Amino acid sequence: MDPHITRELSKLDPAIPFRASPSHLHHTWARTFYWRPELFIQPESVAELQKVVTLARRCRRRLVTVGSAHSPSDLTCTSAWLLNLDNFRRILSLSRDTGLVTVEAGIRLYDLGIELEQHGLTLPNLGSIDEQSVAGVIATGTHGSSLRYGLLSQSVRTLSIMLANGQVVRCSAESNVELFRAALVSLGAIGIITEMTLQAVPAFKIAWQQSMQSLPQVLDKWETGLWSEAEFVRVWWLPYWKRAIVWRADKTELPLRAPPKSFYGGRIGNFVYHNLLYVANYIPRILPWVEWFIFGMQYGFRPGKHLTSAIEPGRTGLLMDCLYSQFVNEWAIPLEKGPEAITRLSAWLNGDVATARIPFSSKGLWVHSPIEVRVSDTSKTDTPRPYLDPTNPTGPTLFLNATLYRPHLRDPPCTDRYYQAFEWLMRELGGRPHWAKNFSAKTGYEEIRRMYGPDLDEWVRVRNEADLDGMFVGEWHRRNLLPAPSLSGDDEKEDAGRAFPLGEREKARQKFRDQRGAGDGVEVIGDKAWLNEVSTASDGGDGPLGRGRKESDEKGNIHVDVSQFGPPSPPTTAASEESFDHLAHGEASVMLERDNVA
Ligand SMILES: Cc1cc2nc3c(=O)[nH]c(=O)nc-3n(C[C@H](O)[C@H](O)[C@H](O)COP(=O)(O)OP(=O)(O)OC[C@H]3O[C@@H](n4cnc5c(N)ncnc54)[C@H](O)[C@@H]3O)c2cc1C
Ligand SMILES: O=C1O[C@H](CO)C(O)=C1O
Repeated sequence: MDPHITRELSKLDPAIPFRASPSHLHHTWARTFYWRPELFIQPESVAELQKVVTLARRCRRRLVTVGSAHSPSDLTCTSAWLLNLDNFRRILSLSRDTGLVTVEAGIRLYDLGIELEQHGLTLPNLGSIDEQSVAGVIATGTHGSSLRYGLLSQSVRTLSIMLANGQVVRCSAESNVELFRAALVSLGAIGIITEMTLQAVPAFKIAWQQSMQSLPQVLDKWETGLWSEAEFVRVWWLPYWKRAIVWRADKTELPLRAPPKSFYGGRIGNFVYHNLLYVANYIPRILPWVEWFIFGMQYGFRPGKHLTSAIEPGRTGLLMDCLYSQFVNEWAIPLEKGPEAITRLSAWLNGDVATARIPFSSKGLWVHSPIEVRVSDTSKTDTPRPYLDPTNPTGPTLFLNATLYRPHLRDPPCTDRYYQAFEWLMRELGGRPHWAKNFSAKTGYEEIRRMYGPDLDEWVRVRNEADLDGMFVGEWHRRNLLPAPSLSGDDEKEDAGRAFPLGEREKARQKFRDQRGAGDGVEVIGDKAWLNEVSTASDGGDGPLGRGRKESDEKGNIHVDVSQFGPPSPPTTAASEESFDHLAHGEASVMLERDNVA
């Protein structure tokens, strides 16, 4: 371990463990991104978490919290310290009567689901999987598919979040509402969510059924019951075959009935599909045939003929098999734009330029199935709206998810052009990207600002007040959410675009090869700015800002004085307490360690 860390660690209470390992390699579930944090830390208590935050501040390190790394983007990549709460996952209280359950934030959805089930409870809505941590699900605006629900974060009643000064602040619809709205979709940039209270509902079973229909049939029913005839509905669109699988489910009291075996759920089908996708990476024009063959084997070759159904607990029945590593590019648009979106994208993929009206060529481009079509409705909920909620605030939302598999971890050849055209159409139809997914790096702050307007400004303001030095800021946040630093003398701009002495910049990317030398994953390498800062701190040399004088105080905190470079500089750690004071005034906020407020 870096001697500076060891030195600072020795100044903190040795009775509180610091469970950190060096030489750690992390990757997203899809193995799209890899990174090597300086330390991988798995705390087991609030006191341990606080120790990490104190140490990170003193050692000038960025902190990234990662859940199950199911976000397929570079959102959680870091060369600094990676924090994981897999061992901070207890159920703290649970009431059968009210359905309220309070959990530590690292708990995975499947563990929570099993525990709730033992008490006759369940979560009201789920996405395609339940591997994620509850905090991760909330932080990215994860959704399921039902017009009767909004985002999964709709169930959150109270959140506790540890800010950059080590203070835990509780927020809810009743107290610290601005922090609550920012922290609900926080993208890890506000602080470390430590606890949350969720509203569970009585456990239920669902009776689901699915069948293949022609695309025109599906579009005809768009406004006449497709989405409202059942409580949960999702559609898988097969763009070349011009068909769609419609899956629908309602609650039931009938006895459980296991689902039938599926073709690609079995060993042979799974192997065949995976390898056909792999071959298609080299001969992409076979993809329409692959779509026909695989989905015909899975759901039958004639529309409407083959109906599959089952009765399962909601906890497992709402999930699905997500198969292989994949890129996912998912956007939220108003539901009423759905038929236009699908008709134009379908035309583009099938070479009908006039109907598509998309200014990119689709010549020689072939894509994977299915394109996922899902819905939610956040317009009717009475809980505070997250500032960064991508859904339609005034009516139902359609989520279109352009999935591209990465067979044997190899990227398909069409990715850039497909996503360029797809995103262009989504923007034209008033869309906003799902935060966790693989939207283009070109989207960037300016465009996101146009999409979110003052809601983004508010999120940035709350974020900056809670984390003055940018302990939770990385390249992904700068790219998408934070205005570029401005030294124009305009105070507001200066404040919003602060330089973030602890924030991490990306330095390089390189191809990552697994042990067999295969795979197209990318390794992301951060700037390790602290090396520069710590080695020069004592002689007043240049730090991560590339300018200014630094001083260490008696507690080892380093203060960067940039005041000679234009307008008043953002205060560093020493001033933090004042600035988030108003956030910390909630009735239930807890001061856990005075020591770490310098
Ligand atoms: C196969 C698959 C299926 C999926 N299905 C769906 C779906 O149906 N619907 C949908 O909307 N999305 C879906 N997703 C996306 C997924 O739900 C999100 O990416 C989710 O964020 C993953 O949770 P996680 O625990 O892995 O979080 P991570 O990916 O590890 O982290 C996500 C964000 O949460 C932050 N975070 C994590 N823990 C904390 C904490 N304690 N405090 C503060 N910040 C924290 C991280 O810093 C990061 O910003 C799917 C992804 C995959 C790979
Ligand atoms: O990100 C996601 O992956 C699956 C599709 O395979 C899904 O439903 C998401 O959302």
